[in-house]
Amino acid sequence: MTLHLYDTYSRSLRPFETIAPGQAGLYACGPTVYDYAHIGNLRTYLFVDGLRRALEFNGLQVRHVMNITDVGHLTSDADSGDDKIEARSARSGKSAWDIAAEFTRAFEDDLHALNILPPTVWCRATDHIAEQIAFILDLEAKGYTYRTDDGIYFDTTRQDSYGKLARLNRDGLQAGKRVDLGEKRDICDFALWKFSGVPGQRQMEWDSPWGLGFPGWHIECSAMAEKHLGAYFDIHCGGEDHVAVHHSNEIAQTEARHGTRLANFWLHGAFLKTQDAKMSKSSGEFLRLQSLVEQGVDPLAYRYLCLGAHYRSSLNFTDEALRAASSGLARLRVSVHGLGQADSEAAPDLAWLARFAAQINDDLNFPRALAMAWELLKSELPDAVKKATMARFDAALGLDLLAWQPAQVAVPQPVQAWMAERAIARAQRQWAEADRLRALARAAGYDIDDTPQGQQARPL
Ligand SMILES: Nc1ncnc2c1ncn2[C@@H]1O[C@H](COP(=O)(O)OP(=O)(O)OP(=O)(O)O)[C@@H](O)[C@H]1O
Ligand SMILES: [Zn+2]
Repeated sequence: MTLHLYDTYSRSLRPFETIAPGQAGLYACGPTVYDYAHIGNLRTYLFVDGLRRALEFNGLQVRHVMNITDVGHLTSDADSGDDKIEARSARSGKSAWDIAAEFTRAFEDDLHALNILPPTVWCRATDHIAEQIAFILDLEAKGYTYRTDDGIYFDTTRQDSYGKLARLNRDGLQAGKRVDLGEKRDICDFALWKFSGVPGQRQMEWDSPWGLGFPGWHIECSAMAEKHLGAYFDIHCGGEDHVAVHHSNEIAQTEARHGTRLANFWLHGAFLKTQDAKMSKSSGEFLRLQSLVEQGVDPLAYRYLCLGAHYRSSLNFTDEALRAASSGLARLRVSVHGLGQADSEAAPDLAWLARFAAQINDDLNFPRALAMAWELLKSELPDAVKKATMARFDAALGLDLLAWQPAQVAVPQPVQAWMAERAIARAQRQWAEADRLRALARAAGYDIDDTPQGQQARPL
């Protein structure tokens, strides 16, 4: 089965064909680095990584571009409010540049911990100001812009196709309009360039043909995608919240400049929720990957959890689901390890590979692909063939299964600390305290055995 992907633009499952033979250009909207990523954001990047791995599994060479939004993302999608990074700077006393650098680094660490392949190109919005200005100048020359007191805006009424991605009902929007538009002519119009306002008030600002200011969030992606992938490329993706505004505006800009469609395929990942509500950075209530690690959870257990839900279905995060994923991953690692040394002579089983490919090629059905890894283990194939086949599966699953060694089972630091405290509690015959510490370790997915050699941690 050839790769089929669900394209949001056409609302249909389409066979994937590359624009250039053998190569796929992939653009994923990156994070706004004013805070740590939460595990919801990371679910989206795990989905993008699964997509990239599926393309590579199909023998394609992928040019994966990801941006870092380090300027211009305002607290309101209606182009009002503060720049999120400048606002964080004002709250924390650190410079806007330091804030962006600090959270970019933390984001890269998260991707690494989740075994997400680094993009071919990382690009920062602040490194592409000239490209964004050139883009806006071109839009201006083509008659798509107007000026207000606070910036240069894109005139969406010039485009009949505006909002097609989101199936936007313009008439309905106008009728229901209650917001104060200010000088904006239409509710859908959006800022391309914002003026700085009071001089010296902002840290990130640049000279431009329109005066001192900074770019809007949407122009960043159109300009960087064009620079690194060309005006029309294979796949553009992000979280589902980008459909209505951000991606609709990216399409509007590129179509206005080039008359092309920006991307052949549009893919969107569904939200991670907690108690049925979207996990959200701006609400301030969110869970970081690092917080899970501090509770003794292996980051790849979160990857395993995400693999169990299709990217277009929302996923409700619970402690119970995470515990089940931790235990599933631990059992899978032990089983794969039990197959013995990888044998360079053994070839993967082609029939199993074809069955596995059929799952990921069915719009990235990773839940079924993961189930197939378990089925492979139970099959009648010789162990060496299972191992060689599993290595190929894992190139797509990204669980780093073959690298795992029991001797190196890094018992997570908090579990080690509980074990150390428990050794003291036992020596002092404080059995209740020893049991309490063991319960903590169990909740983190590890049991503690008391052996003649001392305590040993074992994944549950
Ligand atoms: N709860 C979630 N589940 C899955 N993906 C999400 C979730 N929240 C945001 N995303 C996605 O994470 C990516 C990075 O988003 P970004 O850093 O811009 O977050 P944000 O919009 O500032 O955060 P938030 O929406 O949490 O306030 C985007 O692709 C976005 O669609
Ligand atoms: Zn974007």
